[in-house]
Amino acid sequence: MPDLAANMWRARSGELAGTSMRTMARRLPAVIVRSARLAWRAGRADTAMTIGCNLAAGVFTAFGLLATTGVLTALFSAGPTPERVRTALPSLALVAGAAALRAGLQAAAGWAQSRLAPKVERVVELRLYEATTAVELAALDDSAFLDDLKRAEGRGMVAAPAVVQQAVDVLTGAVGMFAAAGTLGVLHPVLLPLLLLTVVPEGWASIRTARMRYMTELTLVGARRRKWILADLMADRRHAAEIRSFTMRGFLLGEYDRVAAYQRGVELDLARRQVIARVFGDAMQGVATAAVYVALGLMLWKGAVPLAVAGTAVLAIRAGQSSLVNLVFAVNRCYEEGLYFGDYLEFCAAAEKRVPERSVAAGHGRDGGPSPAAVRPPDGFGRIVVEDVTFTYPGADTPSLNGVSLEIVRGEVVALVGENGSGKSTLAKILAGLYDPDGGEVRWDGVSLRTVAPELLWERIAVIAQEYTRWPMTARQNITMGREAPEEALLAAARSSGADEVVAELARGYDTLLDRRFEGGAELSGGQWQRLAVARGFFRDAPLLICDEPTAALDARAEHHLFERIRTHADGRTVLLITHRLASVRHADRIYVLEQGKVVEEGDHRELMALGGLYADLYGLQAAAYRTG
Ligand SMILES: Nc1ncnc2c1ncn2[C@@H]1O[C@H](COP(=O)(O)OP(=O)(O)OP(=O)(O)O)[C@@H](O)[C@H]1O
Repeated sequence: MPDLAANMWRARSGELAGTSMRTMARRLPAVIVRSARLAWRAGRADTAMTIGCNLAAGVFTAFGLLATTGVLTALFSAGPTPERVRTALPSLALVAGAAALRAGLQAAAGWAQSRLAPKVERVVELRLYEATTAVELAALDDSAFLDDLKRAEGRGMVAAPAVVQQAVDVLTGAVGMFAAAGTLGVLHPVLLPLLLLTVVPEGWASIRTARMRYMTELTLVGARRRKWILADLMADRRHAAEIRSFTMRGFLLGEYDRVAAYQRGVELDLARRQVIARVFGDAMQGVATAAVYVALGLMLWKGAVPLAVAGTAVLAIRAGQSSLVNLVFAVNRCYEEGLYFGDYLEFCAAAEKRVPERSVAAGHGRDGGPSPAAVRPPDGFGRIVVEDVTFTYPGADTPSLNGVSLEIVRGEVVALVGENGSGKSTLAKILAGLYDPDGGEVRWDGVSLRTVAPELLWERIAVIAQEYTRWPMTARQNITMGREAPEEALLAAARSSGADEVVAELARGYDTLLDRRFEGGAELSGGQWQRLAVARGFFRDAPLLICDEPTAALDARAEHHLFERIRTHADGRTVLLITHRLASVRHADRIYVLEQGKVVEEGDHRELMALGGLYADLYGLQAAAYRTG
């Protein structure tokens, strides 16, 4: 089976496979403390109630068991039966009362625990998504960071409520076990080790089968991932047309079946080995239990314990046994989930470190504002200066920008042109405050962008990105992006971009959902989507508008109209335009030509044509293509 090199959980699975009881015991307290802290933050009252009720239920279990001795003593004493029953009644009432109270407390604990679980989920999800939406953009270009994110978001986040649940189960098991053990200790000191004896085989079997499962998970990681990918390919509408036109159905189904068969084989083998371990464990437990009853019988025979005490001991051993088995199981699971939860916690801590100090999201400022150390960017600007900027993407060998300097003056249309991969989009992202340059800086009227809170800068910039998102929301939301503004502003932006024509054809106008996966959702063409993306940029009404290939999908008329709109939009505002349609940059106030991350030419159209360099070459090629037509 080819491995898809997706050993996301290999580190953890390896650790689990090699875990001994001692390691588990050593690390478990830390896991429990972490989960208790999480539960406490999620819901104090529910956490306190879960723990309190469980402890109290344990006390009543012990109390009920001890009261049973009273019942049995009365019943086994000499005298007429009605008399014995009457003597047993007060103890019987105590047993019944303790059982009722215990059941009530356990129900209350269960209720508190069910209320706690969604709260824990909410706290955990919010923390992760607060971090992922605030980290510097470069973090999301870092493959190690992305791997950690996937692990934390997938297995790690699921583990959080599970670890809390298991920690409570550990507590419940421990309380039940102590109640039974305490009772046995009171009844006779030899009974306590006997209880432990019966539980060893069961504990062994449950740890052994759990470990087998981890090992199987390890071997199945690649196959599972392959199956997910195939399932996504076969069930997602984005791929549906191509599956049909390239008649890929048989191939994909065959691949899926092959992986599924492999997985089934591995899982059946696991089930077989688990059953063997379990049967062996159960048999050993049977032997141990028989030994305990023989020992109890001997003690009874020798007069070491009275009959009533032996009867209670049998009940206590049974109760203790089930608590201990639950305890061992919960410890095992708590430890396992704790490891995955550890992944989540480590990721969140690492991600929070990658939230820029000066950003509002870092939460250092008062009243939800930016950190006191951050500078406010100027509301408008007279001049943006890019000075000797160098930038290399995380993990890349060569810089995407290498000593770029340029200037953008308020009210101008400035164009960036250059061949694919020359660094235009990267420069636009640095100008938009999305990446910090590795060297050099960008200044707005002398204020370095390295010192400003990015959120305040983003408020002053509108970006029409090359790869914009087709938000699965309504047409209105696709333009306003969650901002409140008068309807007139929305309509004006839509008119400028030509999005109004798109919306006019939608069944529910601006309130039409733009996602076919939902009922009533509409499907737009590539160019129609692009008009919405452009409207988004206009709607923001910022002093700087950055347009990265805004017309790639537009028809000739829409393109012409848009470039005219961009020129008029510039009135008082500033536009940075990136495009391969060189006819459209003829009217730009200034054009910068990039090649391999460097500015190689600058000037207006006439100057660059006169220079006879790269720009003149590219322009000549495009113009010739039209002329020969
Ligand atoms: N997220 C990224 N991680 C690593 N390298 C990247 C990333 N984005 C771009 N690059 C690299 O940086 C270089 C410049 O890319 P950029 O997108 O800025 O070029 P461009 O001039 O806008 O190209 P195009 O005309 O094709 O849009 C390219 O070599 C590209 O491979």
